[in-house]
Amino acid sequence: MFRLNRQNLEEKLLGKSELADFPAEILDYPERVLQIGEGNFLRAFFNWMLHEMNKKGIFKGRAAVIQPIPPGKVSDLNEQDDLYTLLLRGIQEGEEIDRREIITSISRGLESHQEWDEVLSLAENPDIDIVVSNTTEAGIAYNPEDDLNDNPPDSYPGKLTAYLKRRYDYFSGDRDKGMLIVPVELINRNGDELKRIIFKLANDWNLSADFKNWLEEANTFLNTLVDRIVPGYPEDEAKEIEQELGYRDRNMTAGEAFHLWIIEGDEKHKKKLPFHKAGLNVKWVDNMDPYRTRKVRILNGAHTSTVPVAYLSGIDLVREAVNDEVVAKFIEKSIFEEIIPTLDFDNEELESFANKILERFENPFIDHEWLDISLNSTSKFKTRVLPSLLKYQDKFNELPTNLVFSLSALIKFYKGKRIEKGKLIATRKGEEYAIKDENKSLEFFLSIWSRFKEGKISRYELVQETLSNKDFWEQDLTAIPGLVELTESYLNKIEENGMKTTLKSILQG
Ligand SMILES: NC(=O)c1ccc[n+]([C@@H]2O[C@H](COP(=O)([O-])OP(=O)(O)OC[C@H]3O[C@@H](n4cnc5c(N)ncnc54)[C@H](O)[C@@H]3O)[C@@H](O)[C@H]2O)c1
Ligand SMILES: O=P(O)(O)OC[C@@H](O)[C@@H](O)[C@H](O)[C@H](O)CO
Repeated sequence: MFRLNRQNLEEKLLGKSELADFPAEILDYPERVLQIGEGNFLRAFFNWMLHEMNKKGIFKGRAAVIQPIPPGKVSDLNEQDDLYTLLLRGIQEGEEIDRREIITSISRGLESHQEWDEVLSLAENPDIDIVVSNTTEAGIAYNPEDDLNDNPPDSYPGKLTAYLKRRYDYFSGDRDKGMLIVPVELINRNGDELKRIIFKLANDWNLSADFKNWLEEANTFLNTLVDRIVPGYPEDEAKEIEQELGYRDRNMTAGEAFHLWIIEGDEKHKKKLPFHKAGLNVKWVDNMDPYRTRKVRILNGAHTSTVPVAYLSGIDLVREAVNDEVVAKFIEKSIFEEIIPTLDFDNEELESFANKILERFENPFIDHEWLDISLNSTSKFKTRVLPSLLKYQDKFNELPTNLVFSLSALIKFYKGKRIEKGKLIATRKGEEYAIKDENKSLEFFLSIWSRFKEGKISRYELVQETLSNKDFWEQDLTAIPGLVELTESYLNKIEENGMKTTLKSILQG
């Protein structure tokens, strides 16, 4: 079986297969986008959108993709001339969708640590005037150690500041040579935050007032929100899929058919990125905040609050959880009775939005692993679940039992016994699983559970220490009336009777 690459595509697939039903010229469109991040999500979302536009002769441009940190996927991508197969699967309006296509919108991949000069030289290309990034929530962060002359600066904002400085120098501060900067990282008002850090670095690095004016006047940072579930490489089915495709593809990526991109921008920006002309579900809005709150609290909130509950109930996949009577009830009660009542939105709209999310969770074609979603669960709990818990308590003067149960389950999920290769190792029914989170979170849980096992602290103190950890929650949660007691009582039951049995009894009230 041959490997997917440009030669094989042109000789064996182009125009002969539904996988490559597009004109040859799109393989040579010029570079128009600097893309920071080579991850699964961007390849299943933005690169697919570029490909869709190019097929229709709309955008006529490709993305040069930069891998921000090692290790990464750029070398695998380059081995296939940056071609890969995208599998989009799901049920939409009752119809089964199972689309497979070779995506052609990446021109090349560059590894920023080995090819920094080459990355910077892209700033001299007048055709490249758009930046799109996804560096995870950890990527848009200020690093005071960064320096303009680092090879490369460590952080993503550091890299982009150096890039913009090169562009400013090369075009002598020409106000027409600014960039449209479109981050998709799932942090609140991602564009504003990226811009704030870039200005901070420009100050740290003593860059000129004229450069800062150019940054402000010639460049635009947009705030955006993305939505598509992308589990990535379909590990368990890869062999079978390759047989069906007829070629090998190490970079194939699976995602759901549903997609939505909310961008805070105006007509000028919409014209520059005319997704709508290709029929893509991109909404240009004046204010993205309500859309973000709704998505993060309901979809991501349901994911994050269910991770420890479902996983420790012996369930590995999202769709298995929504098909399990008990866990499904937990998800529904959390969403409809505890999250939605805290949101200031039209109730009917919220319920219809939530029902669609439950349908997406049920997607029979997507293997979305709870363990993958569990990555960085402590910070995700703070941003995605805790606001609903606190708002509920504030509004109704009582605690939301399902969300509190999920907090107890989270503490149980982190009951690890050792840290190995940066992961906390815990056990589920005698089998080990690895918890991935920031080191400080892993160390914290290892320490409290070790002290508990040694009899140095009680379970009550363990919960108290967790809830008062301001590093996790940015506040002392022991101040919430009754929270320590309820969390501890659920944790006791989980430890005594197991997750599923406890969940059943809690749901029965
Ligand atoms: N996969 C999904 O379903 C999905 C859906 C919507 C949003 N997202 C968001 O996209 C992010 C990435 O998901 P993915 O599936 O593409 O993951 P991935 O592991 O395939 O890619 C992660 C990318 O982020 C970069 N990165 C990681 N840490 C970084 C850091 N500290 N600084 C700079 N770059 C860094 C990596 O180099 C890589 O390019 C997630 O964190 C999530 O917030 C994912
Ligand atoms: O990707 P993460 O790790 O930020 O969060 C896990 C999931 O909640 C997330 O990927 C959702 O599936 C996604 O946000 C849907 O758009």
